[in-house]
Amino acid sequence: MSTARKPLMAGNWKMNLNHLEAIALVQKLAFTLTDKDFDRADAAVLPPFTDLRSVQTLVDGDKLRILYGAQDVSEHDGGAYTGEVSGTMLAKLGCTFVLAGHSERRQYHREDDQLVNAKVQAAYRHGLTPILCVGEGLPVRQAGGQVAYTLSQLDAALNGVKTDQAKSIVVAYEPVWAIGTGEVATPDDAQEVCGAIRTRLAELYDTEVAAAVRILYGGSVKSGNIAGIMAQPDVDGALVGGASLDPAEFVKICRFGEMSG
Ligand SMILES: O=C(CO)COP(=O)(O)O
Repeated sequence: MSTARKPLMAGNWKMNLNHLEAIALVQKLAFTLTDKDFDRADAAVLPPFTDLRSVQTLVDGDKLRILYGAQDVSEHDGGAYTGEVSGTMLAKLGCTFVLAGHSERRQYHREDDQLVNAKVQAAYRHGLTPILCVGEGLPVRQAGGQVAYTLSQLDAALNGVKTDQAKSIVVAYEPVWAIGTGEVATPDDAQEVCGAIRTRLAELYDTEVAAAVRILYGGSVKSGNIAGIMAQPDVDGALVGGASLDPAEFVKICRFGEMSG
């Protein structure tokens, strides 16, 4: 973690919690997280599309400091695309973030690098901040190819993204073998790839962009392992799956595993 970048803890709820459960969870987070917590780190939730309007109403009505976003965005801006949700719609719902290229979408919905790039571009067209997910699977890791593989995903996703846009992107390094498996990467594993991502951003853009971009680690993050991960110089936060569904656990993660805010 660097003091120059504000840490970001983002909870990816995946396909969990209906809109009533979403309200209950956000209320619990809002009740527990203090201004001091929010001053120290941004906290965001990424609920299913069907929850977003409820979350917006709660956040706006109670003037909460919790940020929120969606788990996916269409590469199209509107029209005859059955089942899709556009960036315009997400922007209208007050979303700050949108995930692009989560490994579950790459794996189960056949999203390739070109589509992920189109979704990153769609996010920027509508003023949304992409949280670009990259990371290798187990065979690549076992062959020692994690840096090359992850950087090739990064290069492809940033194709055509301009310097002023790149400055605001969030990159989440999520090794596929660590997602939902309890098999967390070691802090050194996380630093190796997150550091390589930052170096690549300097090569693709400049050192200002590289210094500004927040790079998150994701994969079996819990309150018990977040401190070691956050101690790494190029890790600026976490993208949290399962543990983000438990409000007490997510609050502890937002506090870097420390006992109080
Ligand atoms: O995929 C993830 C977040 O996007 C990580 O999920 P888990 O924290 O459940 O391993």
